[in-house]
Amino acid sequence: MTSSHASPASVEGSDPAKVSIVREFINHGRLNMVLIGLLGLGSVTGTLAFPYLVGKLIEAIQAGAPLLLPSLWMVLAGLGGAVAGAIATFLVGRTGERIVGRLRGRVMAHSLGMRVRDIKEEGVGNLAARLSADSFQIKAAIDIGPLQLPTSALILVGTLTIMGILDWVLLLITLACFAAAFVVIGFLMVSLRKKYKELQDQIGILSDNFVSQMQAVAAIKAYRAESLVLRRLTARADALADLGVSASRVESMLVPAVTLGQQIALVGVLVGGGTRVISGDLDLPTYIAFLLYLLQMVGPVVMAVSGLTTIQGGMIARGRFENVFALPTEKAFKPEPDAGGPEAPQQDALRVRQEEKACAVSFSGVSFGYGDGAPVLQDVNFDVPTRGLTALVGLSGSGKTTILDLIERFALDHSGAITFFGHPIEDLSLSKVRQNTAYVDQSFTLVHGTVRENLNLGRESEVPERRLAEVLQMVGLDETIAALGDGLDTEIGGSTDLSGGQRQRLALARAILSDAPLVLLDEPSSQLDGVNEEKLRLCVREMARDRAVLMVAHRISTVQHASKIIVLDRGQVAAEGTHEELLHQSPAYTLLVTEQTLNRKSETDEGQLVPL
Ligand SMILES: Nc1ncnc2c1ncn2[C@@H]1O[C@H](COP(=O)(O)OP(=O)(O)OP(=O)(O)O)[C@@H](O)[C@H]1O
Repeated sequence: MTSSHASPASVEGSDPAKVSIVREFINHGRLNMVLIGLLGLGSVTGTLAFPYLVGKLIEAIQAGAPLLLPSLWMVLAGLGGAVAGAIATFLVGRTGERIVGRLRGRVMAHSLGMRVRDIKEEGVGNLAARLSADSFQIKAAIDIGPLQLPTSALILVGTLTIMGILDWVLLLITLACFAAAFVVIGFLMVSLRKKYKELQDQIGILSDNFVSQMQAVAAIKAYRAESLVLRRLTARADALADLGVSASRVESMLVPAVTLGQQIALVGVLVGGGTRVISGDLDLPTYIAFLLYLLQMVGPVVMAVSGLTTIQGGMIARGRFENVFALPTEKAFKPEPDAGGPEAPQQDALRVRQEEKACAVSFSGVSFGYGDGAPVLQDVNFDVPTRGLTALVGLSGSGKTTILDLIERFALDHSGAITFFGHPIEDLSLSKVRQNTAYVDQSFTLVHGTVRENLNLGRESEVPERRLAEVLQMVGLDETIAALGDGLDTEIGGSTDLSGGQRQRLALARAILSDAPLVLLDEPSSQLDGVNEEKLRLCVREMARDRAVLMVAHRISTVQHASKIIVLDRGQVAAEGTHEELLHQSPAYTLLVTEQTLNRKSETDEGQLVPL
């Protein structure tokens, strides 16, 4: 799992998609920026003027002049500066939230568009860390960057300028005393940057490990592996904590380096300034004002230093966002000619035009391997007619799901020719292929949402209630759904969940409701009992009446009536034909049937009913 790999050079339209927080800030509104700038300036002016006004008050006290006006000026400077600072801070915070919100939206959109393979490689938890830890880092940097950092820099420059005007000799003493502190701070910053980078990468990896383990929580509990898993996760969390401690060690030296510089400067200024007051080269009010400026100077320096560390964290988080954006989306591999405008193309525009006499799907000399691995499919040839059930059978690992992945375009880089309703599949947009395909995957995935939302997934208009009821009855789920708290509007996946077989039947109902002319079913009967397997057979027969159904099946019983059965053996088509033909022609098929018959016999001997 890494974010560091770049998109392939060959990928059309790939874009590293840089994230520019400054540009985002400007895009948020120039008036907003000007307002923040003016308010920031107001706050700086108030802060800078305050010690000067203190000097004026002391002068007035010494001269026995009225104190009301200088006191009022002081209150105005203090209050005005504070109010301006507060409003500017709010405006920056608000802008920061919006920028981070947009960035989160962008990373979610990009993640959804990425290839399944890249999502797995990057890690779901690591992607999710962009929405939490990395977003917080960027927000913190935005809070500091446009206001606190320039404000402290301005206050510092202003303070130093005024100190120079007051007495340049004392300013030189001050700068000399601070110089060593700044060199130390520079070294500490470089070391912190490396530590922050490692820390943020490790947070992403820990999140991903945790998410992966929690997804397998039932197996972990069943095998009483909680302590083993916890040990592994805790080891990672401890390593993360060690990294954090190491960063804190460096951070803890930053402020002392500044205050040490200030204390040395204070001694230097006290001695140097005192000598100059005694010699008459410096008057007392100027001396006091200089000392006040020196004391005030440490605030902006500390703010600037801590601001820079936060900005470093934000820049590293920004880099992690950029790493995700640099991963290609499916569109980079297969641009969508249909998706010209900002709106998704209309469903009607995505209807595939079927070439005359064409099959739903045709594989001709297709070979494929995952990444640089050994080929999984080799010279595969078969046709799926536009009507009827075509079954794919074969031993586990023979490449059945990979064939469905190639049709669904989850896997894109095959050799040979795949045609989809007579069109070379590469010539069709991903949307067009998927709009014309209904898919029930091996894990019969349901999305987080209500039963109704799951059944309507991907549709522009909702299926009428009567049709929903009809299909739920077909798959034998009508009573189950009616018994749920809110019926069709019950959220599934949270506190209310369905059994494996029920989920499987709901996924099947979704495929039936879709009017896609091609239906791909990946072992849809794996969790079904005899009664529901029979229902599945009826549903498939119904779908196959006017659509192409390509079904991967382990149980021969579910596909023995198929119009065509394709036998796959180690990535190659070993035979194809009807059940009866294959029983006579294909030793591989006969072996599959014999093994299942033996299994069935041993199960029936134990008193279980297994239909065939
Ligand atoms: N994402 C992947 N990366 C690398 N190799 C993979 C990936 N998915 C599958 N494979 C490999 O490809 C081969 C075919 O896998 P596939 O899932 O297509 O087989 P299958 O016939 O559907 O198996 P099963 O019946 O067990 O589901 C297997 O050797 C598998 O290890």
